[in-house]
Amino acid sequence: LPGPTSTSWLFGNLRELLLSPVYGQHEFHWQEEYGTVYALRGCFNQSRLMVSDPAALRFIANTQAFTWGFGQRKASQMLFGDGNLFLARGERHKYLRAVMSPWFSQRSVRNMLPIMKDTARKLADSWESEISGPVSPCIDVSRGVHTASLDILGEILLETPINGLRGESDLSRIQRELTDSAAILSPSGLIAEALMPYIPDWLFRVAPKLPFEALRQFRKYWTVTDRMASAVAKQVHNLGEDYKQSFVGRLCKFPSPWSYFFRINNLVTVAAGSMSDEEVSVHVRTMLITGDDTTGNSITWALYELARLPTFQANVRAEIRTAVQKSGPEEIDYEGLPLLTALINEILRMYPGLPLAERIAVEDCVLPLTMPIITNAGETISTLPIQKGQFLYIAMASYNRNKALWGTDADEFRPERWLGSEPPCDPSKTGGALGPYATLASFFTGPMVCPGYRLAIFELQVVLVELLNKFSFALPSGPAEAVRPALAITIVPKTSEGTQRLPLIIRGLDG
Ligand code: HEM
Repeated sequence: LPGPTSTSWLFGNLRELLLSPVYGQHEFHWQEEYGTVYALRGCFNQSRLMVSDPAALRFIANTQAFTWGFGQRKASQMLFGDGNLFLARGERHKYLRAVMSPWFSQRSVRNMLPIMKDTARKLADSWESEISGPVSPCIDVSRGVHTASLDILGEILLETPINGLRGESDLSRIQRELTDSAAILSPSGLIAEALMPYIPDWLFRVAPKLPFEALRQFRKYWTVTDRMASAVAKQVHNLGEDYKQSFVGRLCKFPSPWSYFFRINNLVTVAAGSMSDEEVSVHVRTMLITGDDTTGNSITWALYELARLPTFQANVRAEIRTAVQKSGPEEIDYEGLPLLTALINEILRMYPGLPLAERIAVEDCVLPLTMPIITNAGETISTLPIQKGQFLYIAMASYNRNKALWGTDADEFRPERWLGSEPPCDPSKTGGALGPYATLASFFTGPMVCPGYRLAIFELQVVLVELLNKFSFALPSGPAEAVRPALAITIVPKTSEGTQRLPLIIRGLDG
């Protein structure tokens, strides 16, 4: 297959792919030059593929022929624990999803409105007091947005106020420290990731419990989340039928997935015991970490783009204010705000919460292709044989910028593309819709599709309505405060000195 020349035996193309100052500065050009499946080199000259072809992505999502890459698997083991959703496969995965999915339904997500609104108002209050002093109204919005996002997620999962915005939360502080350090990508990290397959799984399983200073953050995080999750688990037995509305309640009252797994496979018949406190903590940690940074960064980038496009910002605010006048601030129809929806869709397209995911083929298979590729030998192929052990990247950010699908202006942030009567990416070009929302790859697709996508979109809607109604946002003029999108598992704003921040000038509005 064609692909970029490797610049080093040690790092292959990974420094350009993963460590470039501006995320995608090589990747998006490579897609244009080499197509939607091309070859890359990893560390030690390992063969890797980049895949953004719609039919290939659907195939990867819907077969058992692929599993998570070693790096992602072992990181999820350390962060969340044994038996987490990302490590589950087959029937066990299906069972866990079935237990959790009603909690992620449209109806259940709507019930989260009071917590989302209340937290967004607390964030607005904290910004109001920050900008009311004599000092500059330029503040790092990314920090406050992330704290608010974790306050929301923590409270809806654990039914306990987290109070990170008041600076009173161990969870908030420790999760920030942990995710910030886990997200640092460096040349030595690339080599460590390449060596992962040779480190036994059991070591990752026991690592958080080992008395090493470097693992202190993991231990602290596990201690805090274990304590919080088991406190909630003890109360759910008093909930009666209301346990179905509670995330922890659902986990506690349904039989453990292990017992289900054995029963359906007729291997052993075991009594259907409910999940242990330890299992509940694993699932709580999974949701807290996967849901926080992804959604928090989407809100942060929305504020950045609004600040960059002042006329669009004024139009979205006018749309919100008209809706508030019509129905009152407590009864807003969030689906009836086309400009806000266009903004959110364009954010999810240009700044997907997980731009790249890793997979390894666990058996030989053949990838179907929507867009044929020309091999180095000049042959046009519309299927691609894959060998067991092949490493590949699911290139979601590349898919969202494919000019053949989204138009020649796909690299431009242009919310207006969502306002026409036709969708900007015609599903007939991709062989059917990819993903659960707006033909975007951002939440992936198939059985491992993001379960939190409705929650994330609703949180974006509620928080942005509250903030836009209260403040205007502008970019500061100094070059030190200009930001660029950088990869840190998700896509984060970084300033010229490399810190993760989004400084914006915020001004309070009347009424
Ligand atoms: C804008 C926000 C979000 C984006 C862009 C996003 C994106 C994704 C993507 C691309 C995947 C697939 C990963 C893979 O298979 O390699 C995924 C999976 C997942 N997401 Fe999200 N996510 C978001 C918000 C959330 C929220 C709010 C939650 C939970 C509260 C959540 C929980 C999960 C979980 C548990 C999985 C694993 C699903 C499984 O393996 O069955 N996500 N997400």
